[in-house]
Amino acid sequence: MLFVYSVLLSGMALLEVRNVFKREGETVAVNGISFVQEPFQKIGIAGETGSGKSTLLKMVAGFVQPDAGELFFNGQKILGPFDQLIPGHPGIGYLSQHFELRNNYWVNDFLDMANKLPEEEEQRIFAVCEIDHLLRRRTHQLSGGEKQRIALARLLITSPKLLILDEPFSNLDAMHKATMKRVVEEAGKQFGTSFILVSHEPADLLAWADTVFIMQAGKILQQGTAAEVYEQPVSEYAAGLLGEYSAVDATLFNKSNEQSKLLLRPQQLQLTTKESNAVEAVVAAVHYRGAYSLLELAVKEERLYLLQTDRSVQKGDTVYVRLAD
Ligand SMILES: Nc1ncnc2c1ncn2[C@@H]1O[C@H](COP(=O)(O)OP(=O)(O)OP(=O)(O)O)[C@@H](O)[C@H]1O
Repeated sequence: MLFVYSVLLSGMALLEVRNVFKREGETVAVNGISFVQEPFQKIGIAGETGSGKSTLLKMVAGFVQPDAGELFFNGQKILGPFDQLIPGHPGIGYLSQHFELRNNYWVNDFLDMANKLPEEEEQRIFAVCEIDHLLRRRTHQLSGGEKQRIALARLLITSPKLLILDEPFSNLDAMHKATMKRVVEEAGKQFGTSFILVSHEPADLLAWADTVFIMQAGKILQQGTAAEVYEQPVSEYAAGLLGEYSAVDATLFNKSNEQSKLLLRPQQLQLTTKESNAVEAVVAAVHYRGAYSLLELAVKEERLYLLQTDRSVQKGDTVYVRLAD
């Protein structure tokens, strides 16, 4: 804990990435990325497949050698696999989307091999990861979600200050996903861990991250708080990664905008009565989403999406829509 305070007092970033590049085959996988992560900051990364997320994270974890640029962890240079015999950094845990547990081990033994902590601390990690009941199983006798929590526990017992989770929730059903999210949340609170997390699921990032990065073609296209990036996307690509949106001609709502297109989230539109500023639309589809429905409205060639909890609106209805207050 003393160490954490001294880092805070010195104002030193936890992680500093300075203009890193990496070519993979014919592709420039990472094309000049810089950012700083402060202690305890939670960074969430979204980006289309092939945008360079995993390559960036592997460089941060010390598993991929950058072609150019430098990375620093607590002010010290992160060594790549060409610089040292055993790749990786002791302060950084990396849970790959393709992690594998060694087959046929007792879970207990598998975890003990990595453990450097007193018994009590180890038990606390098992409790946080909700794996107490799995310790006397073998590693091949586990579901995908259970394996993931054991892989996470194995990382946590090495006491990393930064945990990198590359799509930790993919391939998990809703229940296992909720458990894994709880575990990540608790690990952050109890062990003061900082995180970088990649997800293709907007809700996983928006509810959790302090800062969201949108990656495109090896670069960070946009970064900001979840609300900034969600509500003010810089392009249709950025908008599409974080959820539904309407891209409509600015003139439709009499907006004199420099951009010809307005990018609007479903919450930024609302139904109204026939009034001077309202736009007439026809309900093209009602997409049932459980707690609410997503209305798809047609206005000439444009499509508008908005949320409704009221079930009375039907496909084919004529409605009036305006920008929400
Ligand atoms: N070992 C490799 N050899 C050749 N090309 C690679 C290699 N690793 C990555 N690439 C290429 O580099 C680019 C970035 O890949 P990367 O895995 O970093 O993307 P990503 O954003 O993590 O994608 P995904 O969401 O699918 O995991 C892609 O075009 C990929 O095909």
